[in-house]
Amino acid sequence: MSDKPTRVLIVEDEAIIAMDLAQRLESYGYVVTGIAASSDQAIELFDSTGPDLVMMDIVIRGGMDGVETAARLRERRDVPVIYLTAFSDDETLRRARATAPQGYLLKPFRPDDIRASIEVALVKHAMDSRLRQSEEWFSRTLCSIGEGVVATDTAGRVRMINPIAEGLIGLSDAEAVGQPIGAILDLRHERSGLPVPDPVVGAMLMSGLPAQCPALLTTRSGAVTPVEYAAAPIIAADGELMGCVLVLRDIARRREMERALAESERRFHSAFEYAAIGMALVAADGRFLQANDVAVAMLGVHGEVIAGLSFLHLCHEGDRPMLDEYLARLMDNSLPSFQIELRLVTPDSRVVWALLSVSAVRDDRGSTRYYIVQLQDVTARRSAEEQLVFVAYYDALTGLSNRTQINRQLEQSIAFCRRRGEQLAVMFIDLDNFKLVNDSLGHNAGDALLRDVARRLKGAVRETDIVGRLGGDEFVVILPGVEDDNAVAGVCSKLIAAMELPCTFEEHLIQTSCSIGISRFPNDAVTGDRLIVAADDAMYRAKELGKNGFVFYSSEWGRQINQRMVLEADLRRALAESQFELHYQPIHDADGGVHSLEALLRWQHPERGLVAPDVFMQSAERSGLIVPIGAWVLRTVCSQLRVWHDAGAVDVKVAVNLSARQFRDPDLVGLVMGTLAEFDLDPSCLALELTESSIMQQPERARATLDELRRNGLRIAVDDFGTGYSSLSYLKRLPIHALKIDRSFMTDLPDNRESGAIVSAIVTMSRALGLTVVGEGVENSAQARFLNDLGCDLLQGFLFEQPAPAMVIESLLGLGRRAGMGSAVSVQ
Ligand SMILES: Nc1nc2c(ncn2[C@@H]2O[C@H](COP(=O)(O)O[C@H]3[C@@H](O)[C@H](n4cnc5c(=O)[nH]c(N)nc54)O[C@@H]3COP(=O)(O)O)[C@@H](O)[C@H]2O)c(=O)[nH]1
Repeated sequence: MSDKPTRVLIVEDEAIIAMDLAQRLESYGYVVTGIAASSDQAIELFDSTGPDLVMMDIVIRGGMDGVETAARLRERRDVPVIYLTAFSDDETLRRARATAPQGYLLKPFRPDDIRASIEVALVKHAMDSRLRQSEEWFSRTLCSIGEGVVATDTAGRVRMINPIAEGLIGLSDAEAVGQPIGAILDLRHERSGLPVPDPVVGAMLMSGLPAQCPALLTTRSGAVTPVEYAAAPIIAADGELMGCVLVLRDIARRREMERALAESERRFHSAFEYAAIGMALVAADGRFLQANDVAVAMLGVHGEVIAGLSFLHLCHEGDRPMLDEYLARLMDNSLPSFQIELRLVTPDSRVVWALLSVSAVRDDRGSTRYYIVQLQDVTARRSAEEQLVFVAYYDALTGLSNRTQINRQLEQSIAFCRRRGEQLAVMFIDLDNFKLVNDSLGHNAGDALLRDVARRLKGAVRETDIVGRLGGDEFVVILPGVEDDNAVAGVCSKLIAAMELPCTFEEHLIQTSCSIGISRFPNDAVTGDRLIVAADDAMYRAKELGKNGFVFYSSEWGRQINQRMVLEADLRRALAESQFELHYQPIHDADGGVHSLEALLRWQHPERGLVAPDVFMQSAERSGLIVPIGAWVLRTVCSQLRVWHDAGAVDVKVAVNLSARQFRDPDLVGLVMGTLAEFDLDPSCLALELTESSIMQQPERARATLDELRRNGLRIAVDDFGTGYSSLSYLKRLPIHALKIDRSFMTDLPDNRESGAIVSAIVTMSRALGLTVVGEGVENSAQARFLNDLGCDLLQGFLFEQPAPAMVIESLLGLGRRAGMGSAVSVQ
């Protein structure tokens, strides 16, 4: 309470009463701010003097009575009003009561009543004010709550309802207040749709804390909102039940989020379960939590079993460090996810190559809760890649390193030995009788032998030694870090012994042997290709020395290797710079007439002069240059034939030599027929000479090629006959026309009885087989007579002519005269 005196405005139209009242008030210590006799004056003085209390006569002058004037004043400012009245009708009193005055003072005033009325009015006004403020605060609080609140009395009638509840229920406060709660609230169970029991009744009986119950609330407009409701009794300080408060929470948004979450989980579940790739949830410690069917099938386990497995334990031990490192980086957040390829070993011991994508699902603190693992079986692709690598670097027949891989491994071994100051040996191994096996027992037998040889070679050397196949029947063994030649010789002896054991193929026992050439790093060469060339050279020496043995490369041969390489380079240049030329040697019939010519290759070397084929043919053959050189020979012969034919010598026939390499060329028939066609020549004017060994290298294929050539009208002669291992009975099955007896048999004819007997047998059997037989290398008339007497069809040799250029042969044989000027020689 303030110490200041209370300021009172008196509104009284009877001046004496007003003055008396003022006097009394001041005697009690109050301050009278003014005396108004009319309503207007009351308002004016109220505004100008600001009293704390108004004593208002009900009947006053002016447009308004005291009740109405008091109402106006309280609209301007809330002050306590005490009505002054001598009497009043019921209606006036009712109106006065409606303005909630703080007191009535009946005229005539009793002095004690005046003071008591004023003090009571002031206290009551202060209490009313506080109550109003408290109600205002309470109401504001309820309005500020984000949930709907409905309060009822003990009979369940609505006493108040906050705006949120108004919105939820669809009724204003005015509409709701006073109604039974059951009439305005339609709450139903979410699932069943049945009405929930009256929450207010429940709350009245409740003793514990109210529970949040979900329900569906239907508003007046029919809209349905999911809510959570809780009801609690309102209990007064004295423990008396005052009513109930019902709280309604709108959970539509939460339900929407729950629905979205459920949908997202459903989608994840679908994507997880029906994904075309393996999916698994793996705990942070590596245990499988869940896996889809694809993952289960990929790992070859049953769905229930997988839960007991550790993903980490399935990882191949060789790939485990990589996986651990990636997982650690995922854990420490330095990687958001990772993708790697690794091997998994399934419980049934299969190795599966998997493309693995892993991402971590973390909790609120950032710790890994589990991993989402995607697994794709890439075993097929990996094995295809491995297959490609295998094809590129390994020999399909034996599984050994191929030439490319040997070269790589050899270079690596050389680098290794160079660093360690060690020696290395390269062994070039060639089987001694492989062609015979292939030709007599077929390719399957040959393949079986090669596989067996590969196995034996591997078995005879150390794990660290390298075994490879260069092609055909050529193998290489590399011995890194070998001590000395004795050690190498020991290994060679082991290899040779290993080869001596027979190999079984079907019902056949195949006996084989090998020749080995050895080169050493760093003594013989320091690069891989030089070491192989040197070992190859040494292997040739081993063959020359009788096969089934080994020979160390000698640095003395280095010069020869160099010469060979220089020769190959020179041959290439010779071809490019047209240094080759052809000489022709006639072949005569029994009457001495020229039957045909043999074309013989010569090399007009810029420094060395005319070089015979024996000097370069082996190099040309070995380097493959013989193929383009042979094509040049064929073309030159055909071109020359065209010239002679055009000059009138239309019967001239020429024989061309074919090397083994040319004969193996799959384009041979096409090349021959194309060249003949290019020069418009009949195939009958060309004969092809082949050695026995060329044919016997691949007899079946040779037969097919010869058949085709013969069908096309070409004549075929077997050259150097008698030096190879073919039998006449075998040759009988080949589509050939002629045999040329090797000139080595001519040397000591007719005196040497053995040679004579051989030549005689060849001539006799050839005639019996219907083959033309040619004696070559005839140097004297005794030899010619001997052959003629035996019935040899054709003769060739220095006795008649040396090979000579086309121009010389033309004039020698009078080809020009025959063509244009008459002929002295018959060329058929
Ligand atoms: N693939 C090809 N091989 C060819 C070609 N040209 C020749 N050759 C082969 O080279 C070898 C050597 O041939 P060449 O030095 O020309 O010797 C031939 C004759 O000069 C020689 N000959 C002929 N008569 C006699 C004689 O009375 N005595 C004697 N000592 N030598 C003589 O014989 C060779 C012809 O032999 P052949 O071919 O077996 O009929 C040789 O093997 C040629 O085949 C070619 O273009 N391509």
